[in-house]
Amino acid sequence: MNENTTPASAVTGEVERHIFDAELIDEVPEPEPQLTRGQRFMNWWLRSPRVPAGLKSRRAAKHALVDALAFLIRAPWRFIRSVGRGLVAAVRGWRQWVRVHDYREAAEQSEKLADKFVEIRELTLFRWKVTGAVVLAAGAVLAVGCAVYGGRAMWAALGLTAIALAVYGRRKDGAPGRKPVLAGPRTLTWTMDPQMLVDAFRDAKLIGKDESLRLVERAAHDGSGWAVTVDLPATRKAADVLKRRDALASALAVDELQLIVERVRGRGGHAGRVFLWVADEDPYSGPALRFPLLDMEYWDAWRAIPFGRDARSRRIDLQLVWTSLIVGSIPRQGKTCASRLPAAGLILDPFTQLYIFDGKGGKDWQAAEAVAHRYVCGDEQEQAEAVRDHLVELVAEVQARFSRMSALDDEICPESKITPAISRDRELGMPITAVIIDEVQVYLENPAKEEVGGKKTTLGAYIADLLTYLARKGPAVGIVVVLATQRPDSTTIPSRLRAVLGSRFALRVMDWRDSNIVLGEQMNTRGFDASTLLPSHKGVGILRPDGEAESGGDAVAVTVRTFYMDNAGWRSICERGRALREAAGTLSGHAAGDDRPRAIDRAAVVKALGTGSGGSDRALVDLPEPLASVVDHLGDELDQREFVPSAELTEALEVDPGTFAKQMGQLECRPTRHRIPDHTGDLRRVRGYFTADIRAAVERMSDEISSNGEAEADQE
Ligand SMILES: Nc1ncnc2c1ncn2[C@@H]1O[C@H](COP(=O)(O)OP(=O)(O)OP(=O)(O)O)[C@@H](O)[C@H]1O
Repeated sequence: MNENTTPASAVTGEVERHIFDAELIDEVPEPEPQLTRGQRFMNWWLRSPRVPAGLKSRRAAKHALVDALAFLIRAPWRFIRSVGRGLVAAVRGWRQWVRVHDYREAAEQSEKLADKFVEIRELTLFRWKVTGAVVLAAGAVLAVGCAVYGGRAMWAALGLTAIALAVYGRRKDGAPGRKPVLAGPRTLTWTMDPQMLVDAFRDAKLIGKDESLRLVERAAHDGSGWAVTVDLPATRKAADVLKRRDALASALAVDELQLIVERVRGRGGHAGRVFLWVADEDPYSGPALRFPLLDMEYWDAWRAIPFGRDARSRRIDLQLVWTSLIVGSIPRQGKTCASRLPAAGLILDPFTQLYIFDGKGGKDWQAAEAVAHRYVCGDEQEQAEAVRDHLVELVAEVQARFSRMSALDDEICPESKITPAISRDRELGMPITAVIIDEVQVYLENPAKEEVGGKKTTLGAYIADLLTYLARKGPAVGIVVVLATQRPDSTTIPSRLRAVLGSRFALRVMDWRDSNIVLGEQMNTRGFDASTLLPSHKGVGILRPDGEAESGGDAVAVTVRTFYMDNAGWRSICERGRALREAAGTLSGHAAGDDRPRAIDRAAVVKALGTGSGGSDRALVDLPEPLASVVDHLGDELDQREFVPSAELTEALEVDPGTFAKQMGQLECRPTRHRIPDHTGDLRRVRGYFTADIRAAVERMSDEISSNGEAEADQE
């Protein structure tokens, strides 16, 4: 009853104490029929817990017989194992006793070991003597027995000892058995004894000495590993366990790749609940995983593409539309194989257009020539220029798509974003278009001088700007950017480009810095470091799906073993893709033998890069003051002039010269004296700033801001 309402009875002064939920039943139950004595006996026989289950029915008897036979067959082996365990436990017990272990530990804990040393020594000596006496006495008894009864006495003694040891070493139901801590490797004993798990958490410093865990679910074998869910003590956070996964793996004596730690969130979970799963053996070994799309005739590019399996063998799919992907690793770790997986998904959709550029120049991507709208293979200057031209064409295409989309009515285009229907409508001409570049560093590092819109730059930097624009603006109009690189360092992949690549996949890299460059700032401190992957684990990497794509689940990132597709499989997918395009009439560009460049407005492209997003970091990020005003005031002159007098800046910005110099100093931009010509042409020494210093400060701030942005995004 709602507490806020006042019942009528309360008004009249009566008190209703209880309200019962009840159901009105019309039918009166029939009386139970009378049972005969025999039936009552059978009833009792079948229900009594005292009668063994095997005597209750023929089926149960059969089961009991099979169980008994199995027990008999296994009995000798179990007996031997129990004797072994008993022997180990007995030796361990004796050793602890003879070394006065408990007394010694107590003294150690109260830091009085030195005081008690003599006492402990005496006790140890005494216990050794007792041991010696017992051994001698037992030997004497045995000798007498042997003299009187012959060899039988020896066998009887051995048998009795074995039985005693077996009883001592037996494994009781629900009990942990004997802990194998005498010596030898630490093992997964926690699966039998939760106390071991608690100790491991303490050893890994995830809980305090006096704290304990609460088992939400007991350890159970799940798939090819053990799973357990625990609650941490009230003040501890599950997120910290994720961060210190390797410490916990060490405490549990397993390889960190074998240990999966996940938070339990949402319903049934909270910030202190952790799910642990420990694989029985290396989960990333074994035969390569067959790529499911090898058996598909067709695939819808809008669907998440099968990418691989995690340690628990769960399939991990990758959503590509709306996002972009960067794959990074050292050579020969499976980068090309990994990038061909999303490519295959896109190839099997005939309404998808592909721009495929292979900086390596091998035959890895050759088969895709048959379906690609634009295809470039190689690292020569000519090819780098072709990549640039195709990207310029695509940037122009993005602009054209935006303007065409703004003319569409709300019914067709409700959110000024591409929809599956728009992407398949050939009249609208906006298919999902993927730019896939393998060994992208080849093009990004191209040093050839280039003049873009009057500014001097390099071909590599221009390609980076074009890609940044495409990855930033393109997703809304159906552009997907997939980049693979074997040089995931900060100089090769500029931060402005990295910041806009949504999904990241890092196979093995050289060190944690490279791993963070691919996966995002501080990912190593959150337990994701691709430099710790094993060299033998080809195709295994850490996938950090785009936060906005719905494939990430709760975890920020997941270690995935990618599906494997050999060259023959890849070729057959490309052939199928071509056949599908021919049937749908969508074969175009290079694949259709048409490599003519489209007519484009290059000036508009340059303008888009400058104002939109690509041109420079300055346009990308909100710089702090007064740097932002300085950049704004100088505009293009920031690149053209060498030196700017302080007076000019303080006058234009209408700021106090002292404060201005201090604020610029805080941004590591200090004024210097420099000779510049005055209006009469004479050289004059003035205080001011070199534009190179201002540009460097801008670069630094942009890097800082984009990495902070990434870190913040990570925390969300
Ligand atoms: N998912 C996978 N499962 C099993 N083996 C794989 C997997 N992916 C790649 N490999 C193996 O790893 C080898 C290297 O793969 P790949 O050529 O893709 O590496 P790469 O990083 O692109 O090399 P490079 O830097 O030379 O281009 C392949 O020959 C393949 O046998």
